[in-house]
Amino acid sequence: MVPPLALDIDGTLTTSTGRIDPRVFELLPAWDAPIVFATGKAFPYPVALAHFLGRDEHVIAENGGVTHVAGETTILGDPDAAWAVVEAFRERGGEIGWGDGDTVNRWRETEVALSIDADEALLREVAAAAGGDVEVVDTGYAFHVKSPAVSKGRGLRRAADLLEIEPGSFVAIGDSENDVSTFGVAGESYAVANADAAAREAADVVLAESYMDGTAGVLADLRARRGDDE
Ligand SMILES: O=C(O)COP(=O)(O)O
Ligand SMILES: [Mg+2]
Repeated sequence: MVPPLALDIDGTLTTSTGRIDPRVFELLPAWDAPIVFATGKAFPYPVALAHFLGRDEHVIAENGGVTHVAGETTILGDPDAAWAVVEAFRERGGEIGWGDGDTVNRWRETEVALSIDADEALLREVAAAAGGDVEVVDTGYAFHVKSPAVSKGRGLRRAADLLEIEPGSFVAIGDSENDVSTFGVAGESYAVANADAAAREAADVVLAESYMDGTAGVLADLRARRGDDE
């Protein structure tokens, strides 16, 4: 038997240009254990991915703010605190940075995401003034203003509970600081070669290959290890 997986999306299942790597559509539909997609993206993105892979919709979205597992949706976090910080940031001249018709935040329920080109120093200054109600997480793809009490790792514990699987039986793969908490819950964790310093530090193994090359290599090793290779 192969193990259950907790998979980050951006930087882990994508190419270096942010597209879903086509190998996702070969390798994941047939994976013979639960897969939880754990992402900083808003709820519809991992749901759509799971749906079009023909997988059960087991997802952790918004860095743990939203989980949807075994048909149960849980919403955590405080969007008002996040939006208060972002409004203060805008009053001081900061820009969210997604342009008109922002689809990044349109369906976001518990946190706010800003473009990686946003003024980071100003954002951190304004967030610090909120006195611990929010934190800023840099995924390499966006800055997320979120509740510190919410994390992908907490979401994975909840997912494991609902799926009646030991959290430690999950294998996690990720690329950035929002995956550190996942790595702490899963029994085995891998950072792809493009991962940031926090993810590299937290992972059991830092892979030599980047993006989906790294992820596909882990999946092949897991299959071989469990004797499911033939
Ligand atoms: O939404 C982001 O900023 C990054 O998404 P990810 O957690 O799937 O890498
Ligand atoms: Mg990522």
